[in-house]
Amino acid sequence: MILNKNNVNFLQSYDIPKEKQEKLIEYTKMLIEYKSNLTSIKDINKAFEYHIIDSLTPFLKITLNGKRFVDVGTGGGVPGIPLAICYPDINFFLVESIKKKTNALKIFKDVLNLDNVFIFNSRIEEFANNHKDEFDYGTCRALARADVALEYTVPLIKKFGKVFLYKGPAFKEEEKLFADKASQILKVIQKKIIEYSLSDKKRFLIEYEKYDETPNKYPRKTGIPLKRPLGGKI
Ligand SMILES: C[S@@+](CC[C@H](N)C(=O)[O-])C[C@H]1O[C@@H](n2cnc3c(N)ncnc32)[C@H](O)[C@@H]1O
Repeated sequence: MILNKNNVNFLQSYDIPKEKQEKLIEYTKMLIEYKSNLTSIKDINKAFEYHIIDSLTPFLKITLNGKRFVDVGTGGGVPGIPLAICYPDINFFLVESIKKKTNALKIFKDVLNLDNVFIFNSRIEEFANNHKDEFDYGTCRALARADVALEYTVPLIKKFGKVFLYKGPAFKEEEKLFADKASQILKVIQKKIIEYSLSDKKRFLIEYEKYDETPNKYPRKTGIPLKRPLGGKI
């Protein structure tokens, strides 16, 4: 086993079956070794902790009954691929604007034999024009400030569906300043904050529920959510 004790403890304490463990490790290796840079972390144990454990830990505390899950700005497939490995009955839709990253994702999907992964090379704002209200769940990790992340994700989600944002400790401040305003406009309500820890940092998964239809004008045209964020400029 190439993983250190902490990482092995994680796999064992959550009772992740052997075949899934092997896929998670294989994916981490491919992610750090891919010919073009998909992650700045090149150490397998650090990458496993930062990408795999961070993706999975909060979800091991949540029950998912829906069937369609979208990961926006997935990059090299985080958190979409680790989640797809652990939840084979849910279909994961991975959206990423950079072609060389979606090319890598296609290879990872084939090598790991993930029939429940679907890859889209597109800007989120454009993808949303054709896929409004289609998903039970949406997520976003390391992509943008919470108000921008919500504008990208909420229009894709069905009424009563959920959006999960991965955030660090700065979220409390971000929430007061920007996210509260965006959630009112986009008609989502914060339901839960799951707090967890990696070895050197505190992490949070913020769960929102969509309580009403998203107003038609969202998401706005490509680039506008970032240029004129709903929560206002800094
Ligand atoms: C910092 S990376 C994070 C990747 C991954 N979610 C993770 O946690 O490692 C953000 C990714 O979002 C993509 N991205 C940014 N804006 C986007 C947009 N409007 N539409 C689609 N992808 C976008 C970038 O190309 C990049 O790969």
